Amino acid sequence: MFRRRTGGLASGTVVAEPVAALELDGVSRAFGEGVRALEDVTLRIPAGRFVAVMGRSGSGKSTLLQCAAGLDRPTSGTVRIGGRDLSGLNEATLTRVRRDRVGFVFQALNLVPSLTVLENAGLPLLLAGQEGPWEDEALRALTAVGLAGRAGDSPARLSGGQQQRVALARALVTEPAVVFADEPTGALDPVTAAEVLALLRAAVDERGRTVVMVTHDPAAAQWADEAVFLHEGRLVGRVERPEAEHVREVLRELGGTAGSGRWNRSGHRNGS
Ligand SMILES: Nc1ncnc2c1ncn2[C@@H]1O[C@H](COP(=O)(O)OP(=O)(O)OP(=O)(O)O)[C@@H](O)[C@H]1O
Repeated sequence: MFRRRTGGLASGTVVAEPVAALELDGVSRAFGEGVRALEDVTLRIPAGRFVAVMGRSGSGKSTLLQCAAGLDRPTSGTVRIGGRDLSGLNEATLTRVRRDRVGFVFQALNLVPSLTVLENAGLPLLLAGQEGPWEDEALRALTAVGLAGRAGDSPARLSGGQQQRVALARALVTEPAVVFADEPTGALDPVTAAEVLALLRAAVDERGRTVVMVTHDPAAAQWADEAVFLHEGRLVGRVERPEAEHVREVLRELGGTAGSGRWNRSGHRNGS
């Protein structure tokens, strides 16, 4: 899908620019009078990209994810998913957009214990009242995460990492444009975390999905194409092909230099 954009070139020239998977334009979110959780965040994520959202505790990461995913409404600014502006949508339409275009993975697994692994993976299809063989699609999603053999089990019989893989299958079963993941590896040991991150990476590389993942963990950020950094609700830096040590350094600097603006938008130090 392409949107026509004018400007920059000779007047009247029209440039076809791919519509971003996710676009935030001047997004702010305040809670009550005093708390400005997000402040004028502008971010454009092309399709087929894996982005890690990082920052110190309280910097606004979860609020960003909630606003970007249409789970919360910004106080001002616009959010577009696949070019669709969420701001004017009523709750019913917003719910449909979320169902059709977005997948979610959270640290808390939110699997339904009374359903089988297969039913959990297929839950978005069941809830959407999909006609036809939802089981086939759920099984395909489970196969992609290596758990087809456990389809008939109760989630309680799976390990934490396996349960997170079911949650990932559930997030991918509708083939969403964007997968939002909030600390998806926060409760996992490093080896199991790497398995889940590899699956997210494969969803991007092999299926063309877009992944936006909040994480505290520099090792997890390494799996992303880009890390973006929040500080006190503002987007203060972006790093391409983030390496864990570099990410640690940026986080250390953000901890000590509140709002110093030393990181420009491409993740390089200002002046360097
Ligand atoms: N529902 C809410 N009501 C009031 N304040 C809120 C609410 N949600 C978030 N905040 C505040 O907004 C700010 C950003 O919170 P947010 O949860 O987005 O940060 P975070 O970077 O995800 O933190 P953490 O890494 O600790 O999860 C914090 O000051 C938080 O207290």
